[in-house]
Amino acid sequence: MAALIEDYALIGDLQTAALVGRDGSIDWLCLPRFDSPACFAALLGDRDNGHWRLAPAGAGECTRRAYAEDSLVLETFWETDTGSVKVTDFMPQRDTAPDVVRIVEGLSGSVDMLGVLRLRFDYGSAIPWMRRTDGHRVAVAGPDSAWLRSEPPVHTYGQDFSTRSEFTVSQGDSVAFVLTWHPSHHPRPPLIDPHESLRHSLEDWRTWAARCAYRGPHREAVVRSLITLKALTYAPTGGIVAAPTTSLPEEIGGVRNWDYRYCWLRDSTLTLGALLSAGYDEEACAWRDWLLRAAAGNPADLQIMYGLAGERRLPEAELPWLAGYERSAPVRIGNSAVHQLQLDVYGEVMDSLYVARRAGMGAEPHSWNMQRAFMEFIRDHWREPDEGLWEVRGPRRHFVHSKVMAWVAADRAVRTLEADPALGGDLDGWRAIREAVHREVCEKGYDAERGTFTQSYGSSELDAATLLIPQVGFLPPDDPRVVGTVDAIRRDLTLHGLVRRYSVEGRPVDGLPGGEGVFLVCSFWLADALYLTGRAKEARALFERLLTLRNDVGLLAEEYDPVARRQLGNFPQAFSHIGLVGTALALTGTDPAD
Ligand SMILES: OC[C@H]1O[C@H](O[C@H]2O[C@H](CO)[C@@H](O)[C@H](O)[C@H]2O)[C@H](O)[C@@H](O)[C@@H]1O
Repeated sequence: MAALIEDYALIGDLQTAALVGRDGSIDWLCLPRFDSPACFAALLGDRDNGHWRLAPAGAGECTRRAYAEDSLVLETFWETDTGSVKVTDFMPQRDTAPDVVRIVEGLSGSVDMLGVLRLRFDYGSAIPWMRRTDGHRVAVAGPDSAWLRSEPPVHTYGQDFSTRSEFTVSQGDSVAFVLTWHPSHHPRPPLIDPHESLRHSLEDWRTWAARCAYRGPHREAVVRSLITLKALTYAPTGGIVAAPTTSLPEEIGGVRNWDYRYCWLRDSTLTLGALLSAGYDEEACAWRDWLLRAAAGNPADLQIMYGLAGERRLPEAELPWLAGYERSAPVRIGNSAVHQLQLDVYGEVMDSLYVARRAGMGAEPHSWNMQRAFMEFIRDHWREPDEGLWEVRGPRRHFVHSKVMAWVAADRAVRTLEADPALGGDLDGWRAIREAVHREVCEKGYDAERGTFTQSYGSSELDAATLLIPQVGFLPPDDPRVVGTVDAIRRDLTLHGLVRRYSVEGRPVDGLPGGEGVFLVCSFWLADALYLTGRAKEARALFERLLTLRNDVGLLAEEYDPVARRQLGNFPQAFSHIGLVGTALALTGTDPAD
């Protein structure tokens, strides 16, 4: 069985990522890209679905672990009866082929080590043929091959369809393993020097983290979140995935299991906002260029998500041979939400391009043309019901958050044009849309009796996304309708003080059976809303509490179960880390009156 979700740490090379457990086992790795089939899928099944464990023989969990400084290089330490040892895991930024490097170092005494490599290509289903060549153990199945070598060479042998190695390290000894993926029809991949790669990786991350402009009291947490967000970017194209995993459940044993290894316009624009606010402009440019390529064509064909290179077809399928994380089935790949109408994405994209423009990001002539086309789409479609930001699989509704974000799209278009009339556009038309949306939301989306905005027109349900109303500027924070909404959500949509995105009691809006945990980004939004509405002390207390939910290496999944006290959902999730960065930045301001 896989470990607790929060027992995993992330390593990656900006093209894919792996999850390493506290027991030294890599239980998830897709090669060569985030969205490729996994060659280690024990996370969603069992050890026979592929993993790579490297740890002292007979040991359980490590004694401690941490990232080396501000990097994505993981150091795992074991103290044993005979000595202590450190394993350094990382994936160097690649030249041609992806590598996983694991360096074992003896720190004291001497320690017997055991390595068990079980490669299972195609999401844990294909047992490869193994052979020895050129000092490597080579695994081949279909299009995939993986090459294992060590420096100095360590004897390996096959057992139970796995490659095992037993060796002893004494103080001062070092053994480096390199596992390299390569298309199976290619000759041997180029060799890397594991120690030099380690030096480069540490230096690259150190340099990148030093650029962080945040200087507040939560620098360690903010930098870790930014590194995590950066690790979710697919460097060759600038696309950003929502998470590196699929089907980690939103309820243990439940069916809310989705594939997040794609680029959502919503998640990636918010990621971009977090990176930009911390001074990372290059990533913003790369993402803007990715967007221009992905969205090229008819704006009516804009999708809410794309593949890493802008691919449009992401067909959803189930993998019945994987039992699912703690038997949470089905395991899904692809995502049918790709076909949904989610009006909010227009607002999020328009807002991020507005912010980027104001931050001085170089103008791109196609960008404004695309934004004008988006506004034509909003003009023609804002009155339609949609699936909303929560991507409900039930019937379409007039979601309040979607309409508010349609208002944001119009507002940012108006402001951009007011600041730079030479760009050209239908200023009066956009102003009229902005006014009409505002009027309709305040009329139909607000329950005057309860004093709160609702989830959708005419509904009595609440929605945590309405916490964003003051943040996006739809209404001022001191408006009684905003304060009423924050209070209603606090009262009726929290569990142990943390926020659900919507109610899953009775017949939930998402049309799915079962429940889910609290949605972590929504709790950060509550902290932001409390701060904006003059309750800074409570905002800070909530933020401090949220920081304690991070795992030992600073990572957050999408959701949390406050009763079982464990993380839930895909991991690590961009949304949650975006929330952390946003709230940390918001709280560095001077407190409004308490
Ligand atoms: O709850 C049903 C939906 O859940 C997923 O969507 C969630 O994750 C997305 C990526 O982070 C996020 O953009 C969205 O707001 C979340 O609700 C899933 O991807 C959907 O297919 C599913 O319908």
